[in-house]
Amino acid sequence: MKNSHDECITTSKSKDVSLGELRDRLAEFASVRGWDQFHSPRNLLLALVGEVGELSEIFQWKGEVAKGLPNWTSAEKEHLEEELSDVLLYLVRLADVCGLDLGRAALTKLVKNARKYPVVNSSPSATSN
Ligand SMILES: Nc1ccn([C@H]2C[C@H](O)[C@@H](COP(=O)(O)OP(=O)(O)OP(=O)(O)O)O2)c(=O)n1
Repeated sequence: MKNSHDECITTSKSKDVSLGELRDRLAEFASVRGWDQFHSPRNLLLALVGEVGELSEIFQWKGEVAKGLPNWTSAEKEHLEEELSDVLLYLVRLADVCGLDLGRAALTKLVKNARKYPVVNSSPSATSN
């Protein structure tokens, strides 16, 4: 039987999911199970690394994979979605228990990246002097 959260997930398919929503739902998920005690920064980091390993296994031995995964079955794509989600969820939770605003931090880092790697004009006219 679906609970109210399942219903919410079903009905909110078309809207973008925010990091804040994931953070709050993860906090509730842990709280109602009495798992806050286990969600220490170090434990969450180790869980995150474990999930990155599971994600890597999907691509292991496959050779290069075409963008859009044209030859993958729907079951393989679903498996990939699940492992990507586990990585994201542990990352969001880790940032939260560290007291950090991950979305804000990521935007700030994007700005820093843009300063570090400025756009260079690579058109032929710009390089022909
Ligand atoms: N102490 C825990 C255990 C699980 N989870 C959540 C976060 C992940 O999204 C997912 C991970 O669950 P599993 O450890 O069961 O890992 P998998 O879903 O990858 O299962 P399996 O390793 O059997 O493939 O559950 C969590 O928040 N805190």
